[in-house]
Amino acid sequence: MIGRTALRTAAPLRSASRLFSSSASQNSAVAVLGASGGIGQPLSLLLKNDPLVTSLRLFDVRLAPGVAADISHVNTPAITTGYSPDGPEGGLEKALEGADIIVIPAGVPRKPGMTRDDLFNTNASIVRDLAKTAAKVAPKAHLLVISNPVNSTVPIVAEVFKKAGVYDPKRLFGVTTLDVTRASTFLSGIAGLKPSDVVVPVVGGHSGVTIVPLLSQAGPAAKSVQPGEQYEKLVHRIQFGGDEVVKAKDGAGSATLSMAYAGAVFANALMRAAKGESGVKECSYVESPLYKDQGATFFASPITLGAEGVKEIHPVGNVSAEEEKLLEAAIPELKKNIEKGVAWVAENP
Ligand SMILES: NC(=O)C1=CN([C@@H]2O[C@H](COP(=O)(O)OP(=O)(O)OC[C@H]3O[C@@H](n4cnc5c(N)ncnc54)[C@H](O)[C@@H]3O)[C@@H](O)[C@H]2O)C=CC1
Ligand SMILES: O=C([O-])CC(=O)C(=O)O
Repeated sequence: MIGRTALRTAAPLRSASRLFSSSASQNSAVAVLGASGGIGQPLSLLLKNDPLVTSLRLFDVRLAPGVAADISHVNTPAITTGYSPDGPEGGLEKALEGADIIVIPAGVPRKPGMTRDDLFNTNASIVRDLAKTAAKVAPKAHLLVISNPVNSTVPIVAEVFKKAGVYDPKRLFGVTTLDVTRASTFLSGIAGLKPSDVVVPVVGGHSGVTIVPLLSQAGPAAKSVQPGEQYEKLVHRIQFGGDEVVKAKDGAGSATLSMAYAGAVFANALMRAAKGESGVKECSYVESPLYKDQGATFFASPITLGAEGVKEIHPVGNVSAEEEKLLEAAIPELKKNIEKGVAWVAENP
């Protein structure tokens, strides 16, 4: 049975497809860690194109000054600088000084046959080490974790920040925007509607059965899929959309371009909220009270963003019988993933 706190009325999300809406200028310094990778490069380009970004710092263990030199020729205001661990510009600490937002897509991606959890052994220490420096140099920045397994890497960052005495749960986000983006794309295709008119809250976590699309809350498009074979196929496609890309890339990695898009959408939402826009709402994986009583201390749900980050965590709202079953499958898996991250940091501080 699902915890009742999670089932109050959910307020509607807005479409994730409105990139870079902005009505005024604002200084946002954004650092991308893992900026030379498959996600890092297009994400950095999209951020360079965001009028709310005035300073863009690109850090990677390889190639970041080159990527920054390239992107810096785009004629938008963001001043773009590349940093490598021992470069003349200074390393990671320099990249993070004064950062308002830190986005982390550093780490290895999946190959066919792997789960996101199979990335844990490599990515846990990468994320831990980057988080240690962030906690030291930019403890007040909003930290956006893309590196997989997100269900575990976000709790890892939380533990590192707690240990440093600077943890603020309002500022730590697991980026699950790609799940929302996929759900919108796939459902709008079935419903014959514009993707921008189809917004599907996706709650839970970011892997397999922990990804829970709330199709019943998708407005008019919800009527297009009734419980049955088509509904099950759609849910499966949203839950395993990442595998679709891993298979198609055939050993060359996982989603990068759609992830860069999704990451830029989420960063833009945070920046708009930071400069005072009201009603900015996105789904994100954050420390959450919704299923805490069942051990899922982190949970993705719609969140209203404000100047300090998380302003309000919305409950999942009214869910269908099918969605309730999906949540029941998600919570124990999520709990396991969270506990794994927390236990790992305790053993590997
Ligand atoms: N949250 C989500 O929805 C998604 C998450 N991902 C995850 O994002 C991560 C990155 O994926 P890709 O960009 O495709 O991988 P990639 O291998 O193309 O790029 C990763 C980059 O991280 C860099 N890197 C490694 N260690 C580093 C360190 N200590 N400091 C700074 N940079 C470091 C590498 O040099 C490389 O440039 C993977 O873990 C992947 O599973 C991918 C898609 C969606
Ligand atoms: O599938 C992967 O490994 C990358 C990912 O998180 C996604 O595409 O959702």
